[in-house]
Amino acid sequence: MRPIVLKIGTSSLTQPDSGRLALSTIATLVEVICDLRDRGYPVVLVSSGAVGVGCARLGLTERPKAIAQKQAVAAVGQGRLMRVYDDLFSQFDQPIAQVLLTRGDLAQRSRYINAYSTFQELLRMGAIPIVNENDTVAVDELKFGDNDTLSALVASLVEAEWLFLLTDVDRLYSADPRQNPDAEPIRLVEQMSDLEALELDIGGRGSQWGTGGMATKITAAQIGTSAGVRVVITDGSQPRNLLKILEGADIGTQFAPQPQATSARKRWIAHGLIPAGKLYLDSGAVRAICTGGGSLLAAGIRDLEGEFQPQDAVQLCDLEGREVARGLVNFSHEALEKICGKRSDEIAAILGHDAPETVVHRDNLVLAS
Ligand SMILES: Nc1ncnc2c1ncn2[C@@H]1O[C@H](COP(=O)(O)OP(=O)(O)O)[C@@H](O)[C@H]1O
Ligand SMILES: N[C@@H](CCC(=O)OP(=O)(O)O)C(=O)O
Repeated sequence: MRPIVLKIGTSSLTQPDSGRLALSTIATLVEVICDLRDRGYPVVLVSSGAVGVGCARLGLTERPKAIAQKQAVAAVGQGRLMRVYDDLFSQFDQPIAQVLLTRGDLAQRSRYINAYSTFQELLRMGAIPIVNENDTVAVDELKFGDNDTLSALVASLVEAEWLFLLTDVDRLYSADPRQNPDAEPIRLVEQMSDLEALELDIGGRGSQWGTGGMATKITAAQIGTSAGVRVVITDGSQPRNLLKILEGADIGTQFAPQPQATSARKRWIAHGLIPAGKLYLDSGAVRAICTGGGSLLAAGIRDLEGEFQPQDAVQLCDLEGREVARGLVNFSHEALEKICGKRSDEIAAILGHDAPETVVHRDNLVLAS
């Protein structure tokens, strides 16, 4: 069976007023995870809460803003959080494993494959990996920034069947239901592009302790569904609903997986890598790669930004700056500055040596979903 990934946010793990752990919710979640294991599902839990639990432990009443303080608080909270999980899972003789990741761990192909092998091995051993961002050492450039995105990348990495995003609202609405009582519930999203027509208001940062709010859950749904994962946003205070959803109940907001899931390597190019630059393409080049299935040639590039080397990831944008694709570039930014807008047969003479015919080959290019 393909794995199930569950992500639980700080807002569901802690009590809103005191910031203390919501122990009964966590205990029910643990029971549900053990039930899923009994049904044969490998399970990965992505758990937030290090900063929230650390704050409660240290008597802080607000999430710290200074980076060093947040990192220190996360170091206090992460250990406590794991201890609580281990105590509860031990009641079911269920081994768990702590996996702390930074973006850099997935950005390099060899480290990505290494992370893949470790997850496979943990799941084969019957352990439940409990994943969080390695907040204590993550620096800004190498951060996922929020666990919604991290959970979708993990779901893609382990080729999960389901990703459940457990939060403090029962589903996605047309607007933040806390601000707007007339907000309409959204039950099923067949295709991510359907969301544009709904003109959602997904508010700001989320609850006091949460990071990212609904916006990062939509990003997670985008990453997950493009990897063939069914993504569900649902109420974290009702973990038993997960079992009902698996049996077909209409609970939460479900995002249908894309039928043509992209290959593991292309998923890594699209979401694992950290882009080092941007190439701005004219409309002919956008058409060639988006509808013609072609590679990107120097002739279609109008401008570029950033400093990159061959095989780095770059974003391919139209002239309005909208990202249309991502790919591995065959030239450094210095070489590309000399040849952008030029025909392929002029390139060798301009650079003074043989050069690849394409700037981004179609095998190394992934369209934005
Ligand atoms: N359109 C929307 N539909 C549902 N919730 C929304 C919407 N826009 C903003 N929100 C807010 O997002 C919050 C959940 O995000 P967040 O606090 O980051 O949770 P978590 O800690 O679970 O990641 C909800 O409490 C809700 O107020
Ligand atoms: N890594 C951080 C959580 C980051 C995050 O995305 O939080 P949340 O929005 O509560 O899921 C922590 O453990 O506190």
